[in-house]
Amino acid sequence: MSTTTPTATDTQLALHDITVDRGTGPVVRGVDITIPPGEVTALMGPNGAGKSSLVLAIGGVLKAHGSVKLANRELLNKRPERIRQAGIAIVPEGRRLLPELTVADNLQVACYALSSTDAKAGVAHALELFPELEKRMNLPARSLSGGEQQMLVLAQALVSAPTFMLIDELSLGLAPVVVKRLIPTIRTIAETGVGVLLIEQFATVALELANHAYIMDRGRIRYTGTADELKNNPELLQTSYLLSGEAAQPGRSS
Ligand SMILES: Nc1ncnc2c1ncn2[C@@H]1O[C@H](COP(=O)(O)OP(=O)(O)OP(=O)(O)O)[C@@H](O)[C@H]1O
Repeated sequence: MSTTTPTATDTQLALHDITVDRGTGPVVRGVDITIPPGEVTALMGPNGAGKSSLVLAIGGVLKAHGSVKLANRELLNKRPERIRQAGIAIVPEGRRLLPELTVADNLQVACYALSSTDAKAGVAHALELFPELEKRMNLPARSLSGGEQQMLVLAQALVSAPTFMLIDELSLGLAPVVVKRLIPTIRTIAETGVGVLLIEQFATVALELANHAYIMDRGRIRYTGTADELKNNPELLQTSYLLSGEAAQPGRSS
C-alpha cells in the first residue's frame, strides 16, 4: 500500500488569475499569489490598489474569476462559511465587532459553527495569544481601545484554528506601541504553521514579518520577491506608494 506525502502545492493557498469586478470594471486583474503555510506573506500597495477587494473575493464575499486552491480543492466563489470551514479566516479591514456585545460574546459569535469542545479550545488558544482580552471579557467591545479591538478581531479569526489567515490592514489607525505589541504575536501565529497574508500599509511592519512580499497597484501585481530583497533595495519600494506619499513607519509622516 502506498502512502501519500503532502507536497508543497497541497499545503499552500494558491490564488491564480484572480479578477474582481465591482461594477465599474475590474479592480483586481489577473492576480497570482502563493501563500505558503508557516510564514507571513505581505501584500502592499497604495489606497485603491485592490487589496481589500482581493481579500473579500477569497473570503467569498465578492464574486470573482480565477482560482483559489487549497489541497487541490477549488474554493473561489464558495460561500463564506464554506471557506472558513476549509481553514481560511479573513480579518477584514475596519474591525467589525458587535460593539454592544461583550468581548466574551463577540468571541462566542465567532464560534457559531464549532462544536462546544472546539469552541472552548479555540477561545483558550486565542486568549493565550492575547491575554489582555481576558481582563476585558465582560466589557462591551465598544469600550476597548483600538489595539484591544484589533486583538479581538484577530482572536475571532483564531477561534476556528485556521490554517490560513488573511489580515487586512493590521496596523491601520493604531499607535506605534500597539503595532509593536501585535508584531510578535503575528510571528507566533505563523510559527504554529498558519500561512498569513498580511495587508499592511507600513513597509517596515510588513517587511519585518514577511518572508515574501507582493506589491499591488491598480489591480495588478507589480512586484513579487523576497522581503529581504525589498528591504535591501529601497528604490524598489520608492517605485510604489511606500516611500512617496505615505509614511513608511507607523507614527511617522513624510
Ligand atoms: N463597495 C465598493 N463598490 C464599488 N467599488 C468599490 C467599492 N469599494 C472599493 N471599490 C473600488 O475598488 C477599487 C479597489 O479598492 P480596494 O478597497 O480593494 O483597494 P485597497 O487596495 O484595499 O485600498 P484601501 O487601502 O484604500 O482599502 C477602488 O477603485 C475602489 O474605489
